[in-house]
Amino acid sequence: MTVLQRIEAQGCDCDAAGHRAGLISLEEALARIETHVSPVPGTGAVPLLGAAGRVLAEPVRANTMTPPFDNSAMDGYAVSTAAFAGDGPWSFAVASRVPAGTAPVAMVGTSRVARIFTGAPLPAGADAVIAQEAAHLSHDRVSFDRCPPRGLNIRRAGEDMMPGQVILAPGVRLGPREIAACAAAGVGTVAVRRRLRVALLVTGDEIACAESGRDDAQIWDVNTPMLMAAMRDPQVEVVRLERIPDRRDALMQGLARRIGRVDVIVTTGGVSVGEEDHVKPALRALGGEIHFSGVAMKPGKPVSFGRVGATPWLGLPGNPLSALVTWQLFGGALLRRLTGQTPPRARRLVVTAVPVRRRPGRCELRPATLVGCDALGREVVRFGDATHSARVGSLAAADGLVLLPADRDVLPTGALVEFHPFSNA
Ligand SMILES: Nc1nc2c(c(=O)[nH]1)N[C@H]1C(S)=C(S)[C@@H](COP(=O)(O)OP(=O)(O)OC[C@H]3O[C@@H](n4cnc5c(N)ncnc54)[C@H](O)[C@@H]3O)O[C@H]1N2
Ligand code: MOO
Repeated sequence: MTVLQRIEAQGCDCDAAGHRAGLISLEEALARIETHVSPVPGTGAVPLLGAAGRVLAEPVRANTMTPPFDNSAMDGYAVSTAAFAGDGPWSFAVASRVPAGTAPVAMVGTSRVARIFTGAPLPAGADAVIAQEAAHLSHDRVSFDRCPPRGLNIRRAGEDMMPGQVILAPGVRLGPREIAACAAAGVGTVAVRRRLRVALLVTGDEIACAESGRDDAQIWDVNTPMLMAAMRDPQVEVVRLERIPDRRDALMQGLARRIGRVDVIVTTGGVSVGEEDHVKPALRALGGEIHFSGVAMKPGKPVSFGRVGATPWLGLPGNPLSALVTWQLFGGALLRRLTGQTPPRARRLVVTAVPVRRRPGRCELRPATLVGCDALGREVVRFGDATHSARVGSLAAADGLVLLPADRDVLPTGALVEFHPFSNA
């Protein structure tokens, strides 16, 4: 018999139907970010060595053929297959030597072959390379038992890329694989989107940092160091980090100072419904607009998005896990949109390790750990039996977030669920 996990173990009551009113779906929230944000103007050329993590602004084309010349794929002997007439074995003079990085000096032909090394240019007349393991060497002669097929162990010029060929499209984020393609194509400089300027405003009278100590009713500030770490990205420059008290005037000043000076303002805390939650009132008082406030998700329900002046604003909830999850989902989508980055490819699906029973209505993003593969080779995840948005103690053991759909109350063992790996895990 299968035992289902208990419903919402020790959870809060913020799922109650009345509290769900006015929430939009995760998909709708992401679509609104897409609609209201455009890529920032401004590009620059950066050397390939400093391009990791940047987003391409223009296509990259191959400068040369890759490989640039026919070359050997093995250490061995460059031969002409036409020289293998009649029955073997066949014996030849080793007439020249071609290490990688040197130009061949002699042709190969009916009576002569060349000693050649992996990556070395093929001498004229050669149309195959026989690996040295298949050769019998005696003084300056070499013999072979088998006639090689034409093209054996040869990497042809241009077989990987041709000059002018588009190898990467604009919007691609440059990782090691993309940079490898640029390097192989002879591209030393790439045109990238400029870095995004981000202001991070952390609200809360109750937060204190470890360096300065805390009063009895204060808690340690988790969001500042956590989000600074999450925003550590070659495409992002946090130009302003500020802790702001829970006062509307202070928030208005903090927001107003950043309008038009940064590409995005991110706040944490103060976006829920209490009278101590001043971020949205401050934004409205500055003439800002709120595109959404409240998403049917857990954690992160109060997450909000809008603009102040023309500057996009993302309001992350104060609970640390909520802030991290909403930064990963909405912050990630916002940064991708602002940099014109192409959306991530296929969703990654994994299967649940145990059955789950939960209250439907909000989708849930639970920290989850990959624990191996099942008999069908599918990745299996394990996660806690409830979402606790203020807890981060065991977060380091998680590999990412598992998305439990809003409309599902029961998921059997082996249910397919979406997995979002932590980007800088
Ligand atoms: N009556 C209701 N109350 C709450 C609701 C609701 O729907 N109705 N939603 C709850 C949910 S869900 C969340 S999430 C929080 C979000 O609230 P805020 O975004 O306004 O955040 P705060 O109230 O400022 O803080 C919430 C929580 O997080 C702690 N916090 C804040 N900043 C930090 C920080 N930098 N480091 C560590 N911890 C932080 C703060 O002390 C609070 O405990 O609202 C619920 N309430
Ligand atoms: O459930 Mo809240 O949404 O604590 O983040």
